[in-house]
Amino acid sequence: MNVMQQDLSRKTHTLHNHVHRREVLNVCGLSAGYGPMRVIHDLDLIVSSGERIGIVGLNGHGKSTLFYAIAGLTGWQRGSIKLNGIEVGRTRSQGPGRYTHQIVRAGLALIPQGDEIFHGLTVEEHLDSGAFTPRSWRERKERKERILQIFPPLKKLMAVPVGRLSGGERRMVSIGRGLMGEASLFLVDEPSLGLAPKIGKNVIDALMALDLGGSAMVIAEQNVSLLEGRVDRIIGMHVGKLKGEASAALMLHDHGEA
Ligand SMILES: Nc1ncnc2c1ncn2[C@@H]1O[C@H](COP(=O)(O)OP(=O)(O)OP(=O)(O)O)[C@@H](O)[C@H]1O
Repeated sequence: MNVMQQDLSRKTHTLHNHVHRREVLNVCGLSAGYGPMRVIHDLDLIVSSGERIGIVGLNGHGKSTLFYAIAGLTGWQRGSIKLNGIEVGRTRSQGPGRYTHQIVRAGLALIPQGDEIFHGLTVEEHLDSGAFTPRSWRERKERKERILQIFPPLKKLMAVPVGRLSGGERRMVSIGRGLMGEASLFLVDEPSLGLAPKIGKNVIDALMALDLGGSAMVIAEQNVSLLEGRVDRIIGMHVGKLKGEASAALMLHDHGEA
């Protein structure tokens, strides 16, 4: 193959991939907040299948609120949010959480900040609780094996109540549970937060190693250096707006903090 043929073949390959990429999330003109406060301002975001995207921004600039808005959990919202082509946004006035079950059925898995876990349940019970659709329940054994492949430290802890685990192990359980279902969009909120740097990095490494298949993942992080060069795109978030690729200033700031 000569250079021109190679180039053409590469282009065709890229085009081929492009054609088969499905739009998992399409957010258009989204504003959202709580009571009189508007946190998200007229925001647009498209995420395609197979993509891993980082959203970086400092504390309080609206990363979690964006995730909550997609999950239908903010006080109010306006604008369009399409999940796998299904409109799950629009104006909502009947209270946060009212449509969240439908959004989850449309393919969303929200892995919230901190560890949403039940201290008395074992690791295995937590993972099983993530397999809440009939299909994922049938396949729960294989699904658990997949989680244990990305989080090997959990293997010997399956029968241990999570209240006895370390912070890093709990984070693995919390993320693992989110990955047990059949979601096509995973929103992972600050997976490294509160963990020792090495443990935080291990958790991020596991998320990077995960085979997404046709699904997509958006990871919110304050520490841009954990995601740099490892995700398909990094988008900066500043006072409720997305700023294209993360700005150099933001990166420098985060590097300085790390
Ligand atoms: N449930 C809520 N009710 C009222 N205000 C809220 C609520 N949750 C967040 N806020 C406010 O919305 C703004 C954005 O917070 P948000 O948590 O979305 O930011 P963030 O970028 O995710 O930062 P963090 O890393 O702290 O989560 C903040 O001013 C915060 O005080």
